[in-house]
Amino acid sequence: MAYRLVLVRHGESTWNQENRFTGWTDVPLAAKGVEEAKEGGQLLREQNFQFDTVHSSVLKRAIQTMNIVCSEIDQEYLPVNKHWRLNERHYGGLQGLNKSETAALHGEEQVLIWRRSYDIPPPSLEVTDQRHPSHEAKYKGLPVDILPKTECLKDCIERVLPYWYDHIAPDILSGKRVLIVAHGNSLRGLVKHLDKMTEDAILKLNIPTGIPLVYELDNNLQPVRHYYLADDETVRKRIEAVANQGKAKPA
Ligand SMILES: O=C(O)[C@H](O)COP(=O)(O)O
Repeated sequence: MAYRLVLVRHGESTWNQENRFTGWTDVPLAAKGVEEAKEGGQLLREQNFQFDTVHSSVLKRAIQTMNIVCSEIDQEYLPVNKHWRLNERHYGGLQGLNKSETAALHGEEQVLIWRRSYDIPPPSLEVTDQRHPSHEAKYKGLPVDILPKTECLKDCIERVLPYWYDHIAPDILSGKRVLIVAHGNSLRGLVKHLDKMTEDAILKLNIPTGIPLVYELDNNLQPVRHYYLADDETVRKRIEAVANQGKAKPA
């Protein structure tokens, strides 16, 4: 192994708890999400993980998770890079809707297509819609046509990868030990890229909240192996909770 990279999905947010499509909506962590972030940090601390730099999205659920993790590992001094390209997939016109109610209305199959298909995006927003990112100060200065009105996973990967190639990969190759704190779908995109997963295989992949995912990489940044820093049962339960969000009646 030449390099080690750690990925953390933010802990549960208030809208995860309300089971709403969130996307780029900037909601905070729920109390449970704060606990998950602390546990994630403790798992890293127990195994003495050290980092040189951290990358996160510009959404507060990832930033709050990053701050908690850095505090738990006593590395609050780390340089932090926040970028919109690591944001969650934009959920378009679904943002704000309840996932179970949407499944009851349109069918679980349709919701699964919107949530997990590779190249079918949810309904698009108009630029005039207040949910369009151009209305938010944090995206000021970006051309309106680069900001998403909706995204399928393919679109999300296409905007994450320039950040991977321009910032994260050079950091790793220069010997920096990198931590990335981001979102279910921006991380699924990175994992698909790293593991060269097929479009079919990525459909079935759900990333659990708050559990560090460790990648060991060779000199060419090809994965040698990856593993979660938690026991299989904990990982399985958290993955199941994510998968169940799209059921008409969640378990
Ligand atoms: O944006 C959201 O609603 C979640 O963070 C990710 O949702 P998903 O698991 O339904 O894609």
